[in-house]
Amino acid sequence: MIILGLTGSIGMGKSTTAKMFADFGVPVNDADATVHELYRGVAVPLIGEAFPEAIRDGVVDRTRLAQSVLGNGEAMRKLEAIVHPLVREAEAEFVRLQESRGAPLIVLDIPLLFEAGGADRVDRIVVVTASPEVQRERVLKRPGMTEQKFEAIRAKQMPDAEKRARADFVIDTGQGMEPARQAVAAIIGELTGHRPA
Ligand SMILES: CC(C)(COP(=O)(O)OP(=O)(O)OC[C@H]1O[C@@H](n2cnc3c(N)ncnc32)[C@H](O)[C@@H]1O)[C@@H](O)C(=O)NCCC(=O)NCCS
Ligand SMILES: Nc1ncnc2c1ncn2[C@@H]1O[C@H](COP(=O)(O)OP(=O)(O)OP(=O)(O)O)[C@@H](O)[C@H]1O
Repeated sequence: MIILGLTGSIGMGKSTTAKMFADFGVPVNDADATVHELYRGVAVPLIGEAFPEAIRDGVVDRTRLAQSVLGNGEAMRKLEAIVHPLVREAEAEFVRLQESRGAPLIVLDIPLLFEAGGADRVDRIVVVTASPEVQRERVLKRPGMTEQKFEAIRAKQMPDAEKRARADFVIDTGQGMEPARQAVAAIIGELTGHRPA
C-alpha cells in the first residue's frame, strides 16, 4: 500500500483536491475533519482544562480558541501538544484499516504535514499550490476571516515555495477544477498503474 500525503498552505485547495482523490475511489483521511470531531467529543475535557474560555455549550468553540492561540506561540504549542497526538492516533487507525482491506493507495490529507513532522509517515507527497494573489483572495472571502488572522496563520506555516521544493508532485489549483482533476488522475496512474478516466 502506498501512503500519499496531501498538504499545502491555507486556501491552496487541499480539501477540494482530497475530494477529487476520493471521487476516484482512493480512501482519504482528513486530519482537519478529525480535529472537528475531537472538538465535539474526546478533546473537550482536555481543551477545557487548558483553555476554559474556549468551551461553549459543551463543545470547543473554534472562534474563541483561535482568539486564544493565533499569534500566541506558547498557547499554540500547548494546543498542538493536546491535539496532534490524538490526530495521529486516528490516522494510524485509518492506515491499519485500509491496509487490512488491501487498498493499493490511500491519501492522508494533513494541513501541517511538513510543520508537524508528518513527512515521515507517508511514502510520497503531493503539495497543492496557487499564486499568493489567488490564495489571499480565497482566504479573505471566508466568513470570519480577517487580514490579521490570515497573516497570523501564514506566519506559522512553512512558505509555499519550500513546500513545493519538498514535494514529489505539485498540483496548481489556480488553473481551475478540470486541470486539477487531470493532475490527480495522472498521479493515481503513476502510483498504481491504473489511470482513472
Ligand atoms: C486555531 C484553530 C482553533 C482555528 O480554527 P478555525 O476553524 O478558525 O480555522 P481552521 O481550522 O479552518 O484553520 C485555518 C487554517 O489555519 C491552519 N492551521 C490550523 N492550525 C494550525 C497550526 N497549529 N499551525 C499552523 N497553521 C494552522 C489550517 O491549516 C488552515 O489552513 C484550529 O485551526 C485549531 O484548533 N488548530 C490546532 C490543531 C491543528 O494543528 N490543526 C491543523 C492540523 S490537523
Ligand atoms: N482546482 C481548483 N479550481 C478552482 N478553484 C479551486 C480549486 N481548488 C480549490 N479551489 C477553491 O479554493 C478555495 C479553497 O479551497 P479548499 O477549501 O480546498 O482549500 P484548503 O487548502 O483545504 O484550505 P484550508 O487549508 O484553509 O483548509 C475554495 O473556494 C475552492 O473552491
